[in-house]
Amino acid sequence: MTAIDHDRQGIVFDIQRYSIHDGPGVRTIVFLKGCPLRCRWCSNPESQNPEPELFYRRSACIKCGQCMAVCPTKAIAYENPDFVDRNKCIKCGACTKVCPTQALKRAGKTMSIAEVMQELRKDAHHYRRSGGGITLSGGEPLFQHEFAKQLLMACHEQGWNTAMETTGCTTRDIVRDVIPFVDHVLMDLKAIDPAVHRANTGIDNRIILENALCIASLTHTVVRIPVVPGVNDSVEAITAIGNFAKLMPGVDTVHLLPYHTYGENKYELLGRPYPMADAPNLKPEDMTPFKAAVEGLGFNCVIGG
Ligand SMILES: C[S@@+](CC[C@H](N)C(=O)[O-])C[C@H]1O[C@@H](n2cnc3c(N)ncnc32)[C@H](O)[C@@H]1O
Ligand code: SF4
Ligand code: SF4
Repeated sequence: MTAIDHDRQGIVFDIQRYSIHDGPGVRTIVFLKGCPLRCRWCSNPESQNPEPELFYRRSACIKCGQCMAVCPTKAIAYENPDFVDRNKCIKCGACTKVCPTQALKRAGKTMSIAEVMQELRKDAHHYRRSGGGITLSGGEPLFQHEFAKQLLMACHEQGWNTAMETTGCTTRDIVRDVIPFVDHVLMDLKAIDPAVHRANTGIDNRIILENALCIASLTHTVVRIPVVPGVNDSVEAITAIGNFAKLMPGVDTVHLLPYHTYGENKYELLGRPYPMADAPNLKPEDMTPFKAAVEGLGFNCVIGG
C-alpha cells in the first residue's frame, strides 16, 4: 500500500461541517476544485476551474482603491465592465488580502493533506457517534485524483467512513486506483441520451456510463439524478436513467435532486452569465411522477438525499 504523503497539496474551495445529506451519519464535506463538465445548472460554478478564482461582490465595494494599488498585473479598474479583468488576473489573491469589506474574495485555496485532516479532526467524535465521516465533493473529486486518494487513505487510517459525490468522468485507471478507498459513492447520472448529455454538460456520457458500472462493482453505490427543467424532467428520461441503474451491480437506491437556483448569485460574483436563467426551481412534489417511475423499476427512491 502507498504511504500517505501528508504534505501533498490540493486546491480546496470549501469545507462544510455537519452535513447529514451526503452519506451516512454526520459528515464533513470537502469540496475540491476542478471539473471536466460544465452542467448548465451547476450550483457550484466556482468549482469548475481547477485554479483559485476571484468572487467580486459589487454591493460590498466601497471604492477605496486598495485592491488596484496592490494588483501586480493591473487587472482591476473601475472602468472594467466586471471590475476585475479575469484574463489579466493571475489569481495571486493580493487584492483579497487588502480589501477591507471582503468585496473581493478568493474561491479556492491550496491545502495540504495534513491541513485538511486538522479541520476534519474537529468533528471526529461526531463521525464515531453517528457512523458518519467525510464526503469528497466539488467539482469532480477525481479531477485531483492523487490528492483525493491520499485524503481518503488518511481518513480510513483514522477509521472514518468515506463517501464521494462523483460524475464518474475520469479514466478507468483512476476509478480503479481511488474508488477502493471510498465506502459509499453517490454516482450522478444526468442523462442517458448522449446528445442531451453533451448539449447540457459539454461532455459525452459514454465513459461516464462505463465508469458507473465499474464503480458500482467496486463499492456501495447510490445513483443520484439532478432533475432539471428542459433536460431530464420527463418520465421517459428518468426511466431511461433508472433502466441503466438496473445494470449497476448492487444499486438499490436512487436519489432525485429537484433543480434549484441557489448557485445563481455565484455566477454574478464570478462575472459569468447564469446559463439557466428563467428556469423555475422544482419542488419536492414535482418529483411525484419520477419517484413513481423509479419505484416502479424496483428501487428505493429518496427525494433530496
Ligand atoms: C455540485 S455537484 C458536485 C459533485 C459532482 N460534480 C456531480 O455533479 O455529481 C453535487 C451535487 O449537486 C447536484 N447539483 C448541482 N447543481 C444543482 C442544481 N442546480 N440543482 C440541484 N442539484 C444540483 C449535482 O447533480 C450533484 O449531485
Ligand atoms: S479593496 Fe475591496 S472595497 Fe476597496 S475598491 Fe477593491 S474591491 Fe472595492
Ligand atoms: S459535474 Fe457537478 S461540479 Fe461539474 S459542472 Fe456538473 S454539477 Fe457542476
